[in-house]
Amino acid sequence: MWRGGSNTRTCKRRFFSSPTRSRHHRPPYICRLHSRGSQHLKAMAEVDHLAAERATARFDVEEMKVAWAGSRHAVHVADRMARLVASDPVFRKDNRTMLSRKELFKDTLRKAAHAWKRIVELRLTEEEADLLRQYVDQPGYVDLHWGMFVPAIKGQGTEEQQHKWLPLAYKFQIIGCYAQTELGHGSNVQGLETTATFDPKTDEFVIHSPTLTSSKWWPGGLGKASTHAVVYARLITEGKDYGIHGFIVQLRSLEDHSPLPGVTLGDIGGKFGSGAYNSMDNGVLRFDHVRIPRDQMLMRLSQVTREGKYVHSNVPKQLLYGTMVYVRQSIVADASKALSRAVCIAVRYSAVRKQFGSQDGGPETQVLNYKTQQSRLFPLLASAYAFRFVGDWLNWLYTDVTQKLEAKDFSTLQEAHACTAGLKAVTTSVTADAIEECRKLCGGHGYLNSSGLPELFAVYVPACTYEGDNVVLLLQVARILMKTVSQLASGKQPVGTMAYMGKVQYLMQCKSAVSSAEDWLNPDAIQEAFEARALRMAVNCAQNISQAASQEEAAGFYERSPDLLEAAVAHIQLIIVTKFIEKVHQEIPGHGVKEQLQALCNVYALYILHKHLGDFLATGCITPRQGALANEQLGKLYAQVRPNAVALVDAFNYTDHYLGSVLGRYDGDVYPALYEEAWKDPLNETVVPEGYHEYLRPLIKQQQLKLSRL
Ligand SMILES: CCCCCCCC/C=C\CCCCCCCCCCC/C=C/C(=O)SCCNC(=O)CCNC(=O)[C@H](O)C(C)(C)COP(=O)(O)OP(=O)(O)OC[C@H]1O[C@@H](n2cnc3c(N)ncnc32)[C@H](O)[C@@H]1OP(=O)(O)O
Ligand SMILES: Cc1cc2nc3c(=O)[nH]c(=O)nc-3n(C[C@H](O)[C@H](O)[C@H](O)COP(=O)(O)OP(=O)(O)OC[C@H]3O[C@@H](n4cnc5c(N)ncnc54)[C@H](O)[C@@H]3O)c2cc1C
Repeated sequence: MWRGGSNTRTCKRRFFSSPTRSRHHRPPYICRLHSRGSQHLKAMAEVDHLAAERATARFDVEEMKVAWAGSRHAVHVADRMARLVASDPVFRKDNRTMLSRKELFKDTLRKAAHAWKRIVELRLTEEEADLLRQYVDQPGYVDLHWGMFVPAIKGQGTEEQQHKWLPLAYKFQIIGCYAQTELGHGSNVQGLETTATFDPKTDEFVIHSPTLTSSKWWPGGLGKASTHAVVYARLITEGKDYGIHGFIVQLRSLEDHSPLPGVTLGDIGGKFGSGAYNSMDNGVLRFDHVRIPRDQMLMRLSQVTREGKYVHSNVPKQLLYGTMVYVRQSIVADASKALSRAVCIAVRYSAVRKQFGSQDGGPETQVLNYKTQQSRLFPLLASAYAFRFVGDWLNWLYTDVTQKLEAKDFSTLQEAHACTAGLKAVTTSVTADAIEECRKLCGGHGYLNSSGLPELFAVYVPACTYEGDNVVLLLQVARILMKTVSQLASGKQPVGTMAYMGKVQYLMQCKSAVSSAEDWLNPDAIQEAFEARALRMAVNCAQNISQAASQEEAAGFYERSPDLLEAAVAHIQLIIVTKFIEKVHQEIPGHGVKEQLQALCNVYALYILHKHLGDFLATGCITPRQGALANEQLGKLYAQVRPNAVALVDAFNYTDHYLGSVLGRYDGDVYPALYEEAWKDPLNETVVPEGYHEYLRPLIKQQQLKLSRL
């Protein structure tokens, strides 16, 4: 029922069926020096400026690539798709931040069309096609078409509706988007105002936007590209409002793309940053009594009969939110990608960049050797791995829940909602902050577009808002935590990721046995501290809510919501730590790979402990001395990570094209690249700038004249 999206890691479905493949190799970097700017520099042969760093790695990088990607097959496919994109001039993206909005949008249409052509020509599987889409790395209507429109029809459409609409969507005979959010309401889905009123006389729904605030606002792909949308509207039949339901609505002519009668459409305007999410046509949509056949209501969960009777199948109404749950789980996997890209750039550049510390004319110190740089950067490196593994687990959970729902088993729905909502919120918030931190870690050059970091930040930050504002989602997790705590007294045993709460008697009074820094390397010590902290924070909130005398529970929840947010974060961090520990307990092949992952797992956990020490101390499960020991151990772990840092980011296996950063280049040859890149700026097209004769010359001349009169 939630068959929203497919698990692309395992799906082998081919769009077309012959396995013709071409091999593409990383093109050797040839330093193309700009004729005007770099006459004094000579073209240089390929040099690996990071070779010394790579030589210090104490593990097998090729095997770490497998651990990161999930399987040898995944490394191979990703590698092939990344190179395919990198070697195709249509997928060039180094000029993106210099394009006007119109040029950028047209470039996005061109890339999407070319990607589709290549997918058809090369008969790529769904897995390969999705990777290709990712490596093209430009938000566009295809993301919403495949990521939300198709999943909404799969999850909420009947067999008959799927049979009718999916083949059209699969072949791009129609292009769809997901039109839920309105000008007046996004977070509060139940507050949407668009109406779908059944007219039994004509067997049609009349879709209407009764107010300005009911205008659909934000849907990606809606502004200019989509021909159809899944529109969420209040279903009204026999004079009664049955709340929000999904409807397939055609918006534009399939002949000339003009809006259909009664439909007003457009783009909502420029967004944060240059390039970035401006490639997407987020749109506005208003309906003036637009009629659609009754069978375009998505009727898997509930139906309206020919006579206008509303019939709800015996399933939870939250299944209507299934598409959002699907996308939230995919956003967690995307967080590890965005974070690892930023970290890869910052680690490589920090190994190349040198400042201070030269003695007797010797080389200066690599900034990566500064302990402060390590303490800012290595937790982010560890977080990238942590998010990758928790993302894999979440993908498994989603698949498992989907199978259960198919069998009408709804017992894990709440768990899926809590995990997808909470992990989406925590991983995107951390990643957005981390990209900005990586920019600062790269000093001044990090602020240049050519570093890739400003655009990565601008394109990534809306992830904290779309698919559910992070605060709104964490409050959903908090509500489930409070419900679980309240059920403990009745002896109901919590399950899944809440199971630890069943150990309430022990966790409420346990004291950590850690007595040396090394003791913090024991996963049981970490697990216990994280469980005790999460449980005690949740129980404290529950007690405070119930003690808010005379108040209703909802009012108590509202009063305590800042604390509830922190309790929800603690619970989600526990899940991330637990899944990392479980990963490291598995058999992991390859020389030194397991040891590196163990170190990163400890860095992640002890960094969180150090950063949120107040929480751990306040709940009394650890002492200030134990907190200090954790910090001491963290310092030792950073020293352990240091010689492996560059190899650990190499294991992400990103091409220079995908990274899109002169600072993060594989060969570390950043200075000629920075120099060369500067000369490509349109401002450098002329030696004397446009405007000189209008504004600069008269100003200078005027001043000269004044001076000569003195
Ligand atoms: C070139 C060719 C390429 C070819 C490629 C081919 C292959 C491609 C394959 C795949 C491609 C994949 C691409 C993916 C790309 C994705 C890109 C994404 C871009 C993102 C764009 C953004 C889109 C959007 O933002 S869409 C709009 C999102 N909006 C929201 O998220 C709104 C948030 N609000 C809500 O969700 C709800 O309003 C709410 C949950 C906050 C409150 O809901 P309400 O009904 O009011 O419920 P409430 O009273 O709070 O709770 C009642 C009970 O319901 C439970 N509950 C709530 N939600 C859920 C749920 N989702 N599931 C289960 N249960 C839920 C809640 O716990 C309550 O339970 P209780 O027991 O009654 O207490
Ligand atoms: C780039 C981008 C792409 C998008 N794509 C789509 C799309 O394809 N389709 C689609 O339908 N929508 C899309 N959206 C819309 C998106 O889903 C909403 O913006 C999002 O759900 C947040 O809702 P909102 O804008 O109403 O925020 P609001 O809810 O108005 O949030 C404003 C502030 O209020 C706070 N707040 C709100 N409610 C509460 C509460 N109960 N308790 C405490 N604090 C609260 C929030 O934390 C936030 O700080 C997109 C948005 C963006 C930015």
